[in-house]
Amino acid sequence: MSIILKNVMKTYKSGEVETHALKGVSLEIKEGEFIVILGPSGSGKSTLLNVISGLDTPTSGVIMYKDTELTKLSEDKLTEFRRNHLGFVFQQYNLLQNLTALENVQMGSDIGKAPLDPEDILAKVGLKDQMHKYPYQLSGGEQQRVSVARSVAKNPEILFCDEPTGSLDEETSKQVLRVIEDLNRDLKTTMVVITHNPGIGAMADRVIKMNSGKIEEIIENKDKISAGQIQWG
Ligand SMILES: Nc1ncnc2c1ncn2[C@@H]1O[C@H](COP(=O)(O)OP(=O)(O)OP(=O)(O)O)[C@@H](O)[C@H]1O
Repeated sequence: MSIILKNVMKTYKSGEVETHALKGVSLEIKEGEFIVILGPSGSGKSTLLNVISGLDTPTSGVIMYKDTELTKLSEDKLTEFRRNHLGFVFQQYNLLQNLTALENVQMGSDIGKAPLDPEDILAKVGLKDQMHKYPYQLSGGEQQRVSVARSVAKNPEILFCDEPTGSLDEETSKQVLRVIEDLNRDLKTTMVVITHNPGIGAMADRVIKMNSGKIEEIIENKDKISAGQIQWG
């Protein structure tokens, strides 16, 4: 499912203070694309991800998913749209601590219309032998891979990842990124990944560089590299 943004603006108001977090963003994301959003702290990356994915509403502008105008949906319809089509991964893994890895992933597949098999997807993220462990028995990188597996289990068309490796070291980050890369290639899931690590940009089909609430530059990678080849930092 392609996504089109037309002149999207977001202004936060807190008391007398207005923050123009997005100042007119226009962008098209193609089906199956791997997009990385890069930019310094405060440049509007999370705001952009939140409005694209319907977690928040823009102040003005239009967001279209194929034939659906997201910006016209009611709160209930928006929730339903997110549930049926979109997946999310955040810096915090947000796993349920009293459920095993497998049970956490089953929670994801339970809400999907055409879900993937939880055991298959755990095997795909390299955790087949650890699926009966509880989150506290897993490393940070393993927990994040469970979290990715949970989000992917419902078979979303688009997976939004906000700093998915923000809490991880280089090696475990690359394991998580490899999973995202494999899923993009094998399942054709569209990936939108926020990071402040420029090295990760080399994995993407296109890098959207944000600065001060605007797209500063879009870089197309003719030869994208795999997660293992990233120059970290
Ligand atoms: N709920 C909010 N209320 C008021 N201002 C906000 C809110 N959320 C974000 N902002 C402001 O909007 C601007 C963009 O924030 P945003 O979180 O999108 O940036 P970011 O690029 O994701 O930053 P970081 O890399 O630090 O997470 C910042 O100036 C921030 O202070």
